[in-house]
Amino acid sequence: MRTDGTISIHLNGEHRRVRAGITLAELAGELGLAPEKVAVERNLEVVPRSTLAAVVVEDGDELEIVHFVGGGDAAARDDDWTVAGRTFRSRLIVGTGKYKNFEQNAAALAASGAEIVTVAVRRVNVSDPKAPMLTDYIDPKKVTYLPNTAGCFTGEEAIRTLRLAREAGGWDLVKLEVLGEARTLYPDMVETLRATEVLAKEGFKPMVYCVDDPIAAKRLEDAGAVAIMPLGAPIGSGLGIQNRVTIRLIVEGTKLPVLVDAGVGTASEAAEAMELGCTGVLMNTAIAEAKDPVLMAAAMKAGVEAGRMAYRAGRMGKRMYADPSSPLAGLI
Ligand SMILES: CC(=O)[C@@H](O)[C@H](O)COP(=O)(O)O
Repeated sequence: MRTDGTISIHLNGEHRRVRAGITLAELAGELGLAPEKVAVERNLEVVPRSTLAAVVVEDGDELEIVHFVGGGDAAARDDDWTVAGRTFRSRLIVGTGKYKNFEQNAAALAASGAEIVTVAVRRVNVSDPKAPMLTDYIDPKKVTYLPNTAGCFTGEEAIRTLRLAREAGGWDLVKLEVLGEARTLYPDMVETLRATEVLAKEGFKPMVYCVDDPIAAKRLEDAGAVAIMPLGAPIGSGLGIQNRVTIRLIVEGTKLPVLVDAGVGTASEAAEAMELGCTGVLMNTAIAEAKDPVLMAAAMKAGVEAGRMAYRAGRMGKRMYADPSSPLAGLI
């Protein structure tokens, strides 16, 4: 042990020497670290964070300091959202279809920062060990799988699909999607409502793909949906939000999380959904069919975050006429 008025520290794996005789909180300050973001081990003993201001480092001490970086600013950290009792930070949900391969899907997911992926139970292999499996690329322990009834055209089909999913993976948080016709892929709301009721009674927590209709949204809430997911435009169209007014009315009329699902084509449209007050956005095609899916995934992440911050910040009022940015009063 060296005793020359200095102490040895390992900071995020790098070795340094700093002066002794100061508290750990002061040391963090000298190193430019926020005390609430450091974990300290002193001579192989973990120092409780609540005592950093009281513990004085002594000549010859060996410190291991881990500084947690990232995680966004405090405002973003306080902005988690919850669905069916589960809390998430990312407000972007991404799909697992249309990618070149699972590697590209996993890379795009990482760039998107999404914590939930939808998985079309009838299309993606999650159970046959002989075929490539999504779970080898996207770890279900780290990312929430949201089984989706994509491709179901009756409520009965959707219910059976989700029962199977629960049997296979124990999932109860699910995405219900009952399509009315192949041409538009519009939801069949009669079937969707019926299936929502049945699933809720069976203990599922259905997040429900639906038309952009505030009354349908209320009916879904009464039927036991845990999230309302109105389309922005037809699935896979990339046309962007076609009806801002009805999306806003849905947001205003329900206590449930509202996530625009389908039709978003680019990052500004994801931001637009968030500026309307939506809780989040679900998308697949815009990322998977971009020339560079990983870059687009990062753009979507930024779009969702920017839109959310703008919504929280509160948009300025619109004026009919110009209003000078520098005061004109008192000009000579
Ligand atoms: C992935 C998913 O769950 C779907 O609801 C849908 O595919 C999303 O629509 P886009 O592909 O238009 O984003």
